[in-house]
This record gives sequence, C-alpha cells and structure tokens, in this order.
Amino acid sequence: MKIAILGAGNMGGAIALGLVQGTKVKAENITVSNPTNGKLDVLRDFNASIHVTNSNREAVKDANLIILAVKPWLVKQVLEEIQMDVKKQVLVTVVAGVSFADYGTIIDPSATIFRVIPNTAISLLESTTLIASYNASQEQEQLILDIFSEMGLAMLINESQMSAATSLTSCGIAYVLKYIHAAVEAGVEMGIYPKDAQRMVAQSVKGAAELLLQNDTHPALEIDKVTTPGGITIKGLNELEHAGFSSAIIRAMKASR
Ligand SMILES: NC(=O)C1=CN([C@@H]2O[C@H](COP(=O)(O)OP(=O)(O)OC[C@H]3O[C@@H](n4cnc5c(N)ncnc54)[C@H](O)[C@@H]3O)[C@@H](O)[C@H]2O)C=CC1
Ligand SMILES: O=C(O)[C@@H]1CCC=N1
Repeated sequence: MKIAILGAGNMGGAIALGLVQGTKVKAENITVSNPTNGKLDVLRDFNASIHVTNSNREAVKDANLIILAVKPWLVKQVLEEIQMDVKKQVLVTVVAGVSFADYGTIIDPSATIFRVIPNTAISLLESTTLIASYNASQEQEQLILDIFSEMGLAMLINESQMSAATSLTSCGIAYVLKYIHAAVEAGVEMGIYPKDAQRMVAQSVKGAAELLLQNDTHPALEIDKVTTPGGITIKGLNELEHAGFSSAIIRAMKASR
C-alpha cells in the first residue's frame, strides 16, 4: 500500500511521523508533498526513507491512499490539481469542517472518502482519532481503523457526530493544555520552578486520564476520593465553580463544534 500525504504541516507532518513508527506502512511507501522544503527536511531527518516532493501530482501518482492535510480553503484547489482516480484511489481527509457532501461537489461523488480527525498527539502515537466513512467497504473501514489505531485510540463514528467529537478531542487537546499552562503559572507564583511545575501538572493530568481510561470510572467518583470534608480540595473546587469553570468548558466545546 502506498500513501501520499498532501501538506506537511502540524497534521500532515505529525501523521507522517506517526505512520513511520507503526507497522502498517513502510516509510519508503510514504510520499509527502509540501510547497516549501523546511518541513519536508524535518521528515527526512526523522526517517530518510520517506519520499518528499514539492509536487502534489507527483506525490499521488502511484498512491492507493491520499491523505489531504491542507487548510480548508485549499481543498478545492488541491483536489482539482491532483485529479485523483476515484476507482483506484481512496481519499482520507483530515480537513475539519468539510463534509462528504462538500467533497461530492468537487470530486466524483462515487469516490470512497474517509474523514479522519486526529489530534496533535498523533506524532507520539497518543492521538484520539475520529473516523467517518463514505462509500467504503467494511474492509476499507477496517484498514483505516487499523492504520490509525497504531497511533492512539481510533473510533469509527457517524459523520453527524463529527463536529461535536472534533471539539472534544482535537480542539479539546488545546483546552487541556490551557489548563496545564494556567496551573503551571499558579505553581510559579507559589514559588515552584516552571519546569518542575510543568512536570507535576502534566503527570497529574496523565494520571487523571489513566484513572478514567483504565478503571472505566466516573470523574465525579474520582473527585470524591480526593475531596476531604472541610479539607483543601473542596476549597479549590468551589473556587473553580464560583469562577464558572464547568460552564466555561461546556461553552468552549460548543463554540468550537
Ligand atoms: N492542527 C490540528 O490540530 C488539526 C488540524 N486539522 C486539519 O488539518 C488541516 C491542516 O492543518 P494544519 O496541519 O494545522 O495546518 P498547517 O498550516 O500546519 O499545515 C498545512 C500545510 O500545507 C502546506 N500547503 C500549503 N499549500 C499547499 C498545497 N497547495 N499543496 C500541499 N500542501 C500545501 C503548508 O505549507 C503547510 O505545511 C486543516 O484542514 C485542519 O482543519 C485536523 C485536526 C487537527
Ligand atoms: O482549529 C482548527 O480549525 C483545527 C481543526 C481541529 C483542530 N484544529
């Protein structure tokens, strides 16, 4: 199987790095295109077997899967440029907010298309990746699931849930980082060195996530275990709620869907 990745930015580059660390695709079967060389050089430095090019047409020439990782406003231009063969090639688009119906107005509507939304942790094989399919067989769905499952948690969902789920996972990683950033600043104000504070907070976030993922428990139950009546945690929790913490998170998630 040969894969072309069009766009070597935050997403395309991270997917390329994730793919070469997996077992499903050999690095020599991956071609990444980008108009400029800097980001391509980074990929080649990571694994010299990855093919790189400045030409999208060159990248897709023998590809079975075409991963489209350009900004939304470039989708039409790039798809018209590459003239994909929809009988032989499958489109895997990571572009957020462009629907299957939209693609049907640009390429042959009989094309097999996957909308795939990872998050930036894909470069560390720790992504949450959402996958929706269009005109795909079960084998094709399984193939895409297998490829992205090597790079974290991959979930097949209905396109109708894509926007909401993108907000939780792909935008959501930024909201978690925002919490970490704020907590580190609190630590620094209280006299902890930034690097130490960052390690403390990041590991606490990882621990919280693992409690939920490994024990299949509920956040409220885990919070209850931390919270001593009359103790210090409840003071902080109540301050969060006085400041509208839960409401702010809910509003952020809904704003970015
Ligand atoms: N950054 C993120 O966390 C996520 C981004 N996405 C989607 O991924 C897509 C790409 O976003 P980013 O990687 O963040 O953007 P980016 O700006 O980091 O990367 C886009 C890349 O495309 C290249 N490019 C520009 N014109 C091109 C062309 N004509 N042909 C080929 N490559 C071209 C740019 O040089 C750049 O390297 C967007 O559509 C976004 O909605 C989806 C999920 C998460
Ligand atoms: O902010 C954005 O539009 C992209 C899509 C999901 C994450 N980043």
